[in-house]
Amino acid sequence: MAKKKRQVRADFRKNRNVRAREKNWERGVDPESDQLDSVAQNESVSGKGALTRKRVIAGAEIVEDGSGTSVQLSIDPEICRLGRVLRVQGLHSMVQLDDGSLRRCATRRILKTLATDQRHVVAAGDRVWVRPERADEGIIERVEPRHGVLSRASRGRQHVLVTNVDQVIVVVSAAEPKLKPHLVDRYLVMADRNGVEPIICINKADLVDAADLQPLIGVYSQLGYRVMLVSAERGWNIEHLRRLLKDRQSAFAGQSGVGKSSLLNAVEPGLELRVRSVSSENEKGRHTTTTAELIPLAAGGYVFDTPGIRQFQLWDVIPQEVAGFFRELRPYVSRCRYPNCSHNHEEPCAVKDAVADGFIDVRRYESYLAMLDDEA
Ligand SMILES: Nc1nc2c(ncn2[C@@H]2O[C@H](COP(=O)(O)OP(=O)(O)OP(=O)(O)O)[C@@H](O)[C@H]2O)c(=O)[nH]1
Ligand SMILES: [Zn+2]
Repeated sequence: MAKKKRQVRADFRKNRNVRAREKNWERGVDPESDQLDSVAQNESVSGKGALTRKRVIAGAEIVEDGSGTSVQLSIDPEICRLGRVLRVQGLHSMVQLDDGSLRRCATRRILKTLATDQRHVVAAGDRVWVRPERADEGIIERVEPRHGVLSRASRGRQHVLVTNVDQVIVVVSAAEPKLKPHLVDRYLVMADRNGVEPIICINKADLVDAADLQPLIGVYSQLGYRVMLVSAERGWNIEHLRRLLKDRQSAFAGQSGVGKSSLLNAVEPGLELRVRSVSSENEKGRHTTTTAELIPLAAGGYVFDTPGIRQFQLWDVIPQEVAGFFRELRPYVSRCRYPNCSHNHEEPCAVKDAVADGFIDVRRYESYLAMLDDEA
C-alpha cells in the first residue's frame, strides 16, 4: 500500500515537472536550457510484440519503436508553420512551407541532442514545423512521424535517404535494355520491406508486341501489384502516370537506360532538367552532404531523386526475411516442417510442393532462390 502511495506521489511529481516545462515553453523560455539529467521520464510499453518506449524530456515526447526514434516537441501552432523538407545541405534544410514559400532552416538543437543518430534528424521528405525567422529563414522545431522511409547501409548503420515516400515507381523497359523480371522482384521486395507501395512501370512499350508481356503482367497483377505499360517516346499512358503522381511523394527507381528521365520529362516537360542538375551537382561533389532532393510537380505532388534510390542500393534484407516479402510464398511458409526452412534444399517443404503443384510461378520461385543466395 505504502509502495503504491509512493508511486502515486512520484507520478504526480513527474507530471508537475512536465507541466512546468510546458509552461516555460509557452512563455517562450527555451527548453534547451533544461538539463537533460533532470528529465521527467515516462516509459511505457505498448503495441503487439513491438516495444514502444516513450520518454518525456523537457517538454519533448521521445518515442522509440521498431522503426526508430522520433521526437515530438510541443510547438506553438500560432507561430510555427507546417512545411516539407526539399533537401538537406550540411546544417541547413530547404523547407517549402504549405503556402509554397521557401525557407532555409536550421534545426533546433534539442532535436539533434535527442536523436540517436544525428543524420536521422531531418531528411528530404519530412513534414516539419518551422518557426519563421528573419527574411526567408527559419528553425525546424518539430519533425512529424514518418512513413515510407528509404535508407541504405552506411558503415554498418542505417542511413536515412528519404522519408514519407508514398510509392516507388519501379521503371523497367520492355526492351533495350531487356526486361529483367528478377530485378523487378528485387525492387518489389525492397519496396515491401520499406512499407512503400510499388508500381511497376514497363516503359518502351513501342519496341515490343504488348501481347508478349501479358503473361508477366498477369503474374504481377494477380499478386496485387499495379502494373502499367507505357512509352515515354510515344506518350502512351503518360496521362495515367501523371494522375498517379499527383498529390503523392513518389520515388523513381530502375536500371540505367530504362527511361526514368524520359518519363519524368514526358510527365512534366522541364522536370528532367531539374532532376539532372541535382544529380550532376552531386557528382561534382558540390553538395557532398546532399542525400536526396524532393522536386515539386506543377500539378501537385513531388518526386524524389537521388542516385541511391535510382539503383535501389538500400538497407539490406536478411535472408530469413526474403520469403516474407514474396507475397505468394507467405501462405505456405508456416506449413513447412522445419520452422527455419529456407524452402531451398529442405524436404518436405510446403513452398516447394506449391511450386510443383503450379500454385507458385516457377520463375518467381527461382527469383526467390537467387535473392536468397545473394543475401546469404
Ligand atoms: N523506343 C523508346 N525509347 C525510349 C523510351 N523512353 C526512353 N527511351 C530512350 O532510352 C534511352 C534512355 O533513356 P533515359 O530517360 O535517359 O533513361 P534513364 O533511366 O533516365 O537512365 P539513367 O539516367 O542512366 O538512369 C534514351 O535514348 C531514350 O531516348 C520509349 O518509350 N521508347
Ligand atoms: Zn519450406
